[in-house]
Amino acid sequence: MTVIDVKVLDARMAEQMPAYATPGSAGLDLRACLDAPLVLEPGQAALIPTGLSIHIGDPGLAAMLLPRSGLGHKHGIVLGNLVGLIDSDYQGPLMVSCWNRGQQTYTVQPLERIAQMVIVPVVQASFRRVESFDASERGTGGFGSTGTA
Ligand SMILES: O=c1ccn([C@H]2C[C@H](O)[C@@H](COP(=O)(O)OP(=O)(O)OP(=O)(O)O)O2)c(=O)[nH]1
Ligand SMILES: [Mg+2]
Repeated sequence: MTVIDVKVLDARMAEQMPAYATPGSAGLDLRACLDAPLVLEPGQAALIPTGLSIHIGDPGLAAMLLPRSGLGHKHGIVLGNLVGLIDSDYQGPLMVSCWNRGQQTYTVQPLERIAQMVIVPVVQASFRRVESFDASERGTGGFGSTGTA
């Protein structure tokens, strides 16, 4: 298993280190490191600390922050940036932008699980300038060019 360095920025999180809920889980739930409940009115977003920082260290890896499906579907609580991308060289506090895209007020509780983090492989590319591409089956077709059926 890949090992990633983590710093506990808030002592409460020492008991809440990222962990896979089941052996087959892809995501690690992240918690709201709040001192008091945080009210999110419809349309409102807030940057919520997780009380942790990670240093992935390997440019061949990154972390992506994604909504939890229950919060997103039932309560409209998703991410203000839609998806968070954590660079392998980032060492600052891990933050979650929580956005209430729903119609009802939602209150985030201290230590509530608000998002999930997935560690993903990354390919860094360099770019070689050319004047034409080798032919492909798709060519320049896109944006629905293959139809719907
Ligand atoms: O949901 C997020 C998204 C990003 N980050 C941190 C880690 C990431 O490596 C850094 C920069 O993120 P990004 O590149 O997406 O933001 P930016 O607006 O381009 O900022 P920068 O100019 O610092 O790259 O912010 C978080 O803590 N949470
Ligand atoms: Mg950036």
